[in-house]
Amino acid sequence: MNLTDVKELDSIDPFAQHREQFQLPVNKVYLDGNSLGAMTKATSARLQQVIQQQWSQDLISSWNEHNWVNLPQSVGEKIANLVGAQREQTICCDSISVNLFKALAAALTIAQRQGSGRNIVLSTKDNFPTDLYMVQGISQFVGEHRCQLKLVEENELEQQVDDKTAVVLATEVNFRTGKRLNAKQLITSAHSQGALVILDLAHSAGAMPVHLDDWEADFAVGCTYKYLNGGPGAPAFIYAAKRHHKNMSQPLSGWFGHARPFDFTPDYEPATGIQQMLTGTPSILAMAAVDSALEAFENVDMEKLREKSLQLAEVFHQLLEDAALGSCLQLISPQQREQRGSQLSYRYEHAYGLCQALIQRGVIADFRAPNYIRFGFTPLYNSFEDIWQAIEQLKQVIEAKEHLDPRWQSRNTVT
Ligand SMILES: Cc1ncc(COP(=O)(O)O)c(C=O)c1O
Ligand SMILES: Nc1c(O)cccc1C(=O)C[C@H](N)C(=O)O
Repeated sequence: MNLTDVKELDSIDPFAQHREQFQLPVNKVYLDGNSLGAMTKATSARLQQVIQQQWSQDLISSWNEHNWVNLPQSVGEKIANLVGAQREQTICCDSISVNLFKALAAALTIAQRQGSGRNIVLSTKDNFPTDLYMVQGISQFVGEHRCQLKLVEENELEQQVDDKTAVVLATEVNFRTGKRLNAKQLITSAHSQGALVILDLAHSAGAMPVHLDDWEADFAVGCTYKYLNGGPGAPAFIYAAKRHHKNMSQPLSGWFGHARPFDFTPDYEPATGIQQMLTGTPSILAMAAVDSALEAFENVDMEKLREKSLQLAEVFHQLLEDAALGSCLQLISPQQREQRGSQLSYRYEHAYGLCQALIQRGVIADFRAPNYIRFGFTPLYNSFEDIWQAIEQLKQVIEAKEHLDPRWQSRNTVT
């Protein structure tokens, strides 16, 4: 495969025009949208408008006039379209961690009300740590007789569900390896054993089709700062299947989740639907940024977007093999395309140095301990030529041994 072939792929890319909607960093190849998505031009303009007009001039009246008060719902519905959820089940708020607390509490309450005596939250050792930390926090708070974390290997998750399992907590795409689990199969199997399922869609939403309703997921959470491009620390989302709305409750019972928040009554009465998952005042600037970033998904066919994401990864790996680098960088993402998320991860002794040297050359990937380098592909704005450029720089780094520079011998960055 040569540069002409790669350019040919760009010329027939159905999403080539979408790249124009993003304000991408100058002279950089950005392959880190799996950590922080790029900014859309519309977001920059929208934030200016919210700051200069709505906040500066309209101030308090904006809660009604500009519908600030309903942004969690309206943004939630836009996200719902991307994760296969019918209306009134998805809401935008807080962080994944906080939403996990609410989803876990709601699911455990449902299990408890069924009187099944189930107390196990089953998850995987390699899950993103915050997911596990949140279970540990709840467990300490309510006691192990109500909530006990059990960790198993990723490939054993389905088989380990039993009559003590209250909740299966699974992340669809593993943040380290990019391995995608079969969510539908997991949910069907967990349900047949009487367990509920919470899905973490951090690395799925906006990168691939998700079918929460069809899969019969119970609860789901996800962030908007990766493939949805909502910005650093952008609010997350939470999904609760409608069939649970009557039986669920969550203890972060702030006034935004009240049935009538502006009645200011002393007793908490939860709203009837997904709104009860809200807690406090939404951050309007952050909400507005997500709202406008989601415009880039209008009329996007998620199946086609997924196909491009898989193609980007395939071209990347093919070029890496063509450059005879496949033996030094060992692919730890699955070989089979349908088992992958939208990233490729490689194990490499000098992964940190390689990542830093690439960053020096304008290719932005990231490092995950102990020795993985991750390349994230965002099909809305990455081109095939991006992939070509990244591999060209990678070859040059290795040839010139830049990754062995003493500066990178010890890790000195946070992310
Ligand atoms: C799978 C997964 N879950 C959760 C998080 C973090 O969640 P929060 O929004 O609470 O920072 C991340 C990344 O930061 C993640 O990759
Ligand atoms: N959420 C992040 C942050 O606040 C700072 C730096 C990185 C992140 C991330 O999203 C990391 C990411 N979840 C990962 O897959 O490793």
